Amino acid sequence: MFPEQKLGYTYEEYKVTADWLLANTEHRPLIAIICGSGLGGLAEILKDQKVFSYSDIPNFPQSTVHGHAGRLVFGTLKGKSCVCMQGRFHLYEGYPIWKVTFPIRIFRLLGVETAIVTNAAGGLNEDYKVGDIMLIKDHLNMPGFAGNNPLVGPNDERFGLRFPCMSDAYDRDLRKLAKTVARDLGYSDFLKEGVYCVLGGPSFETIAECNMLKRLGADAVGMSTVHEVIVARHCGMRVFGLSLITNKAVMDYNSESKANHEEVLQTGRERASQLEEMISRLVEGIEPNNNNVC
Ligand SMILES: O=P(O)(O)O[C@@H]1C[C@H](O)[C@@H](CO)O1
Ligand SMILES: Nc1nc2[nH]cnc2c(=O)[nH]1
Repeated sequence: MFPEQKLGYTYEEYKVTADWLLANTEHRPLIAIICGSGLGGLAEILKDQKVFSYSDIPNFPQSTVHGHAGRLVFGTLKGKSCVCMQGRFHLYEGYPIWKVTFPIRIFRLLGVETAIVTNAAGGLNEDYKVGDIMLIKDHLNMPGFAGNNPLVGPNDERFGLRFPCMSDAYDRDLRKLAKTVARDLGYSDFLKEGVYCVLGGPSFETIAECNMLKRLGADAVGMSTVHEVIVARHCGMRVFGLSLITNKAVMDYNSESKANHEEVLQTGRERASQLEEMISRLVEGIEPNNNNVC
């Protein structure tokens, strides 16, 4: 006999974590920001901070990747209450997918309406340059094709529907707002909009894989975000996603380039201030949704 495999957290387990956070901070965030690799500096722009180490929060997984500090930062940005993950969880760290997405349902129980998800990604589209910011308009969920979807397992109707729609995952109005913000800031030259493809990692892609993904319609490739977006949409949050193109995917057998995590972190450092400015202005323009399920 095989031991029964745990397929996820119970509603009560999510509640324990959410109630602990509500008891330990007065912040009541409506917006959650998830920082991608090397983008943890985004959290520093929050004012009146209350910071928790993931290791101090009941049930919270731990960050194991360089560039993901493992801190949950509550605070205000442009007068709006926010919570920011300085460090996310990835499948390649060995976490089951329901642990990777655990914080999203916690945010929902805290009252969060809008999720801003960021990541570092490799550019597949040949028009993309290192340092470009790509607004995510859609995704390709490769682990999902193989059955690894965060909603696998019993569905809890208190969070959402058994079969949630994903054709409108990335909110059109928020993308429009981001384009206006980027234009006002003079960022149009490095602003793109495209399709993000998630793979399991941790190995970077082969040349053949990059060429395949490009033909399938992906503009950028990474190892995160999509699982979080699926869970956020399932529980009715609006989602805005962006990828920082930290490296160009290697598509050519004559190329000497090699993807590496240090380059990813370095590009994050170089674009940090523009990303901070853009996210601040975006948050400023986000209207409350009055907790309506989208
Ligand atoms: O958390 P994100 O998706 O930003 O991190 C990307 C994918 C890998 O974790 C890492 C590779 O450098 O960056
Ligand atoms: N899978 C993948 N993830 C990344 N994260 C940052 N760059 C890359 C990349 O080239 N490929």
